[in-house]
Amino acid sequence: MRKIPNNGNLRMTKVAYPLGLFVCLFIYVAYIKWHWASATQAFLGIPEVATGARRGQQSRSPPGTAARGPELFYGIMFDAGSTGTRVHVFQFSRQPGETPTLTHETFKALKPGLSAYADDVDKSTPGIQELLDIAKQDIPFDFWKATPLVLKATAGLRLLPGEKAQKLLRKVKEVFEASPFLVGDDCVSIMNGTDEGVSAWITVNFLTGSLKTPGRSNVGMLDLGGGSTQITFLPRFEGTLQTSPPGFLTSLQMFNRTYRLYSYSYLGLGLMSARLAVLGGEEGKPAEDGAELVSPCLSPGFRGEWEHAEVTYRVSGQEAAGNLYQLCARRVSEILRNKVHRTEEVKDVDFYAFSYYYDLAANVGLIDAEKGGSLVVGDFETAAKYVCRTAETQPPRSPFLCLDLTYVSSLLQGLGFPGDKVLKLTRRIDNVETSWALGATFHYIDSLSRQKSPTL
Ligand SMILES: O=c1[nH]cnc2c1ncn2[C@@H]1O[C@H](COP(=O)(O)OP(=O)(O)O)[C@@H](O)[C@H]1O
Ligand SMILES: [Ca+2]
Repeated sequence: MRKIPNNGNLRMTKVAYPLGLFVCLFIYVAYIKWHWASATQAFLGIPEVATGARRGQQSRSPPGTAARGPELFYGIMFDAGSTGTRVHVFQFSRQPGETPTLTHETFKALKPGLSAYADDVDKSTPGIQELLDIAKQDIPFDFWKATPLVLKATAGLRLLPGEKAQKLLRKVKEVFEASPFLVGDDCVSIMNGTDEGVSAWITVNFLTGSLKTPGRSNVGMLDLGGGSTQITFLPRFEGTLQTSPPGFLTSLQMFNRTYRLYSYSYLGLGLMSARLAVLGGEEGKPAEDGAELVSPCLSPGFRGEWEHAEVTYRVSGQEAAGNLYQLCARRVSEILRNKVHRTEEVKDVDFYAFSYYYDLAANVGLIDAEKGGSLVVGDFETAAKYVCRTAETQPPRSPFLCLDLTYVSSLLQGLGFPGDKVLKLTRRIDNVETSWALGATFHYIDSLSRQKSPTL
């Protein structure tokens, strides 16, 4: 059979070559354009998505040289917690005359806490320096000298003898003063417990939008640290204001509004300090002659060591204990007796819980370890009963889990939370750490703007 020449194919080939060439050229040009854009973005350090705002049209002029449009500025807050030190580098944007918007946060944490260096303060320097380097990498050079640098210490330093704490703070201040950032005379301090609770309340209400949108319902916050624990909410009932003891109510001025908050920080009731109290030990003091701390909250027959605030304690479970949960709950209630104030109103307020509330819930699978989630307060008791029950017969993977869960469950009940009360557990909202650090930074900026223009 004779082959018929395929003119159609020939014509197709004639068209396909230039078309292919054109497509290749188009892809090449598009690639170069995209690559250039992302390289510029990486060079300038502008992330795609920012909290509360996109960064597209912001001016990045260094302070003092800003033209029109939003002004960028930074703040560095060190959180010297009892179990670790963390740096938060915040980037803000502000339209002239408006309240600032958080556009980005960089966060890094180190262990142990500053108080671990109480007897050798020079050893605290490398960690602080490492965190300062994070801030230097994150903030453009031109902004360094206008960026305030602040460290606030919480329970770890509050629990140290005064002179030891001051020595540590002086050392950190030396390191800060040698940095290129803006440091004031009070750049390093121990924060009081109420400020800690109020600042965390500002953070969570800012991130959930209720501070910027009046009328949007606000939320309460629960923070369980290693050394202290805080509860803060905005009471709606007159009865709460009338029945709260002195020292539990505080006034906050923020974004042109005044809030009367219920806020309290319980020093010594953070999870690690509570563990020590439940075990029968004393803060900063090794047991005499290395004696063992015997506890009804540990698995019978368990023997081990536990390090807390630079002291190693020998710990063991009681022999032939019986119902571990009941025995442990009795011991925990002795520790908490008359220590916490109960408020009825907490059952009517939405609460966010952070820190060890989150870690513990994630540890026993009550929430997703990455995403967080919600639970009811009674879930802690259910988990405690299950974990303690299992520990009666077999050594648990984590020896303190029965104690910790029993403690958290009793603490929440003591504060007035019923078993069916839903709590939201979160580590980050909109990619920002739910810690007091943002609130404290915001409060600082807000107070500066009030000083500049009292009528704002
Ligand atoms: O910024 C943060 N992001 C996430 N978790 C934090 C942050 N700050 C503290 N935590 C958590 O807090 C707990 C330890 O509390 P911390 O060391 O701050 O004690 P303190 O508040 O009693 O001084 C840990 O569960 C730790 O993961
Ligand atoms: Ca803390």
